[in-house]
Amino acid sequence: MADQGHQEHINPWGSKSWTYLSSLRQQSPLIQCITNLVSMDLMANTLLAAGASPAMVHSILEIPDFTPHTQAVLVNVGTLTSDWLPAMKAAAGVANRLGKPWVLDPAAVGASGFRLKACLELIELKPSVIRGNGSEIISLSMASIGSTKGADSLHESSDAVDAAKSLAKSSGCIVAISGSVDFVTDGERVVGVRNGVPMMQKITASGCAVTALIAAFVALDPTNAFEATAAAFSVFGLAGEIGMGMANGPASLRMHLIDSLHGLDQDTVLRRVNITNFS
Ligand SMILES: Nc1ncnc2c1ncn2[C@@H]1O[C@H](COP(=O)(O)OP(=O)(O)O)[C@@H](O)[C@H]1O
Ligand SMILES: Cc1ncsc1CCOP(=O)(O)O
Ligand SMILES: [Mg+2]
Repeated sequence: MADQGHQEHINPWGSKSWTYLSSLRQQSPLIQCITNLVSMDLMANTLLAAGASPAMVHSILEIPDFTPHTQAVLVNVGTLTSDWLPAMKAAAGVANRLGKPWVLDPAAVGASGFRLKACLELIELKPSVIRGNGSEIISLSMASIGSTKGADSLHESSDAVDAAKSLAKSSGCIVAISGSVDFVTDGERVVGVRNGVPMMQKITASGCAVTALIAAFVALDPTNAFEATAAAFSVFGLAGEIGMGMANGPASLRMHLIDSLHGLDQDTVLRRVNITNFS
């Protein structure tokens, strides 16, 4: 324990991140995911490996019965159609009414006016956290489409920090940008998370999966979404770093990332979580 106290002194974020991960394993919150068709498998496996319980329930007919049983809701617009949007809004509405957190992933928001309008309407329903890549956060902040490469980013995450701060201030949400450095802001504070490996970009839906992990961490600590989000980025990135040591390419990284997330231990988290203030 003395050693742990020493580690806390060196790296308070390591200790926080371990608290989130170990609580997730103990509490196993139920996370409802209304997500794109590409991401369902990786997202569900990420949540299970980390210790949460995923459920891909997206019919509007099931939301009144099911959403009240969940601890958080994840909404991802990656393959949005007009019939899914009312279900997303209904689930966000139930979550709000019952005081549960919900998290928005504006995947490929710059792809069309339909998707942008949908995301802006969803933000009106007050997600706790919005997590996108650099291009997605810039599109949302400027409420503009066109500068897009679909689900991938045209921007470095650092290019989007000012946009993220502005979006956080205007929406009241925590805004999170993924990339080579992940950033988290409440509009005033900004932290940078330097865990992860570049090949994670070559696994489709790795961004979607980390947003679901954010929802799971926020479920444990809804009043502290800023810290929960930074910790989730770090834990996911750390699983990628460890997985990369065994991987030969994106497909085996996908497998080893999930295995590494499942096996992450306290000592590794305390030593390797890399979160710092950013100004
Ligand atoms: N260059 C990089 N170095 C380290 N980690 C990265 C890098 N690019 C992306 N990641 C990580 O990969 C995951 C997905 O991020 P990203 O590719 O930005 O999302 P999206 O798929 O939504 O575009 C995040 O956990 C992020 O931290
Ligand atoms: C390829 C693709 N097309 C629509 S959603 C999607 C998945 C994108 O996932 P991520 O943004 O997490 O890589
Ligand atoms: Mg991606």
